[in-house]
Amino acid sequence: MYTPPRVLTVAGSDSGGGAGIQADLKTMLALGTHGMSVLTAVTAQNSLGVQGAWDLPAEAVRAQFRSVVDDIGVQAVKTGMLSSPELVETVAALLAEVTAPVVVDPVGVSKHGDALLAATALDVVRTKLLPTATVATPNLDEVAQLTGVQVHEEADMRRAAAAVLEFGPRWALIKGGHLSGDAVDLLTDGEQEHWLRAPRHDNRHTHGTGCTLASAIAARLAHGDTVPEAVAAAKEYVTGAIEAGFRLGEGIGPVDHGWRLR
Ligand SMILES: Nc1ncnc2c1ncn2[C@@H]1O[C@H](COP(=O)(O)OP(=O)(O)O)[C@@H](O)[C@H]1O
Ligand SMILES: Cc1ncc(COP(=O)(O)OP(=O)(O)O)c(N)n1
Repeated sequence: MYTPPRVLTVAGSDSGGGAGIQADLKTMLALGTHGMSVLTAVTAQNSLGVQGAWDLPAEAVRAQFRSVVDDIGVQAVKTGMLSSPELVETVAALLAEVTAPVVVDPVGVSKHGDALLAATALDVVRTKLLPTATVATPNLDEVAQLTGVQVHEEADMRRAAAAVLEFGPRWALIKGGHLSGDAVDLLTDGEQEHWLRAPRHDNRHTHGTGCTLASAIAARLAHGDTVPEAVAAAKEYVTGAIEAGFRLGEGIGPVDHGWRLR
C-alpha cells in the first residue's frame, strides 16, 4: 500500500482560505503529500484584509506537535504565522528535535499590511527560529525587518541573502515578488547561487503566494528532492497558481492551488 510523504505546517488559519494553514494543506495535497497541521493562531480574514487575530496557547501548540510527530512522523516541516515571541520560542524549541528538513517562512505582515508577527518577536525569530531552518524564505519586507537590508533591485538580493544566512539557516531564498519586472528569487547557501526567474503575471489575485511557495518547497523536500530541486519545482508550481489566481470577494483573491487539476 502506498503511503504519501508526510508534511507538517505550523501556521495560522486564514478563514478566507487563501493563505495560512488552508493554503499550505491545499499545496501539500496538490504536490502529492499528506499535509498535517499545528495551528498557532486563528485569523478572521478575507479578500479585504485581516479583521481579527487570536493566538492559541503555547500548550496547545506543543500538544498538536506531539500528537503528530510522536505517532505519525514528518518528512518535512513548514512554518508560517507564529504571531508572538512566546509562540516563536515554543516552535523553535520543538523544531530543534526534528531531523526532517524545515522550511521557515518568517511571516511578518499580510499583503494588506496587517501585522501577523509582533515587533517584539523579531529577535526570537533571528536568534532561535532561523537557526533551525533548512531553507528560510523571507520576502523583501521581512528581509528589511530582520536584517535592515533594503532591496530595491536584483543586485541588492545577494547582500540580503548574506545577511539572512548570518542568522544560521542552511539556505536563504530571497523572494523578489515585491519588485517590478520578472518575478526573480535568489536561492543561496553562501556558496552555490541559483537565480529563479519567471514571468510576472499581472494578476491582482495573489493572496497566499508566500505560504504556497514555502509549502511547495516542503512538499518537494519530503519527496526527497535536494533544496535547489525543491525550490525550482515549487517556483514552477506557484507561478502557475498565480497565473490562475481568481476573484473572490471584493478585494485580492487567492492563487489557484488546484491549477494543475483544471
Ligand atoms: N505577480 C507575480 N507574478 C509571478 N510571480 C510572482 C508574482 N508575485 C509574486 N511572485 C512570486 O511568488 C513567490 C512569493 O513571493 P512574494 O509574493 O514576494 O511572497 P510573500 O507572499 O511572502 O510576500 C515568489 O516566487 C515570487 O517571485
Ligand atoms: C494566517 C496567515 N498566515 C500567513 C499570511 C501571509 O501569507 P502570504 O502567503 O505571505 O500571503 P499574503 O498575505 O502576502 O497574500 C496570511 N495572510 N495569513
